Amino acid sequence: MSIDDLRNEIDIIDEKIVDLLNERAKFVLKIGEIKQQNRSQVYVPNREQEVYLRITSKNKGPLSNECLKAIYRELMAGSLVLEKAIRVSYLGPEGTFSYFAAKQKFGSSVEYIPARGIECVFSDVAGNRCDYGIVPVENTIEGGIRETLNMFVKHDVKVCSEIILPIHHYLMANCKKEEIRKVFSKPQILTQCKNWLAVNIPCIELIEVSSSAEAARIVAGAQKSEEGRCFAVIGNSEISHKYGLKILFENIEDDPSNTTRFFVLGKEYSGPSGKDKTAIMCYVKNRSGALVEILGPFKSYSINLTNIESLPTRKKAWEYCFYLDFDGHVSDQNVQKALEEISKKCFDVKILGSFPKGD
Ligand SMILES: C=C(O[C@@H]1C=C(C(=O)O)C=C[C@H]1O)C(=O)O
Repeated sequence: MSIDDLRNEIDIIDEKIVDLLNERAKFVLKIGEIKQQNRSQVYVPNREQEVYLRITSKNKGPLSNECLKAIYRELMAGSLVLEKAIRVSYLGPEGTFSYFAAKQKFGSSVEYIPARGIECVFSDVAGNRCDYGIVPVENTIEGGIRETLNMFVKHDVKVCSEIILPIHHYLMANCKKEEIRKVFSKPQILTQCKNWLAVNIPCIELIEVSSSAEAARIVAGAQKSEEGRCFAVIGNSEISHKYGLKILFENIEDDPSNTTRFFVLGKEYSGPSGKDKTAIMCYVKNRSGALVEILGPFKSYSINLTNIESLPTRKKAWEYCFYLDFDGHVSDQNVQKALEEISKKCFDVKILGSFPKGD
């Protein structure tokens, strides 16, 4: 067969795919109508997880599972907006890792609203200005993002999904490495590249700004001046296209396994997917052994604890609560039993969410 013949075959298949996609979309619209009658959430993370598992288990190749998942990610995001216009708040501006985490989950069909800070993302969701919000919750190098965890004490929102994003940093500038005079980025990024900076461009002034996207905006804006031409920025590679900066060095993070977890905030818990996590906040009684008492049930019911952080309650000085997340769903029997026991040892236990485990 010639290339033209083979392309003809592809054209015929593409027509069938388009018809099938729209046939699928008609069923999505019907589901959307039922959800509207029941006033239920349009985004159903556990169902999406089920779809991913189904399509990858049916996959006979040659396309990879990753490729199929990426196609379906965009397809399901496109389906969501057929059911309802979706607004997603994220820690802005455009080009931050939160932005890419948001796009990884919701694709390119929803409306993205950049928020000025983590608290604004929480209040956008709590105040119904947005349907969902994306916030960073934990980084493999720096641990829990306290600003996010603290907000759960203050705002009434639920965690409905999690996103795992590998983090790679790039050094971008429009001058040579030897000419760099200042490096702009957000404090956490500069910390994550500390050793690389010390070895490769020692004694250069490091300037902390609110986000890597803001750093890129400053550096791009300063390009016309003699001094500004020697400014560099550290951030993700997408910034380089948007702000016309050249990538000088790739993957300069000190730890190549650098990964950040993000939460999708919403108004409802997600149903069980079979591979879930649960996040809770425990307000403990201030007495000796209080922490041991809340950890005991995890051992008794064989529940794998995945994170624990202590946070000030902000109600009384030196009074703390604990953020915990663990494997399992609130509807699992062992989780219910453990939570029952933990509740007896605490003033209050707030279930922040049960959601499909990110991969
Ligand atoms: C169609 C649905 O709504 C959304 C779209 C989905 C899809 O396109 O398969 C899956 C889950 C929901 O986020 C549904 O709930 O089944």
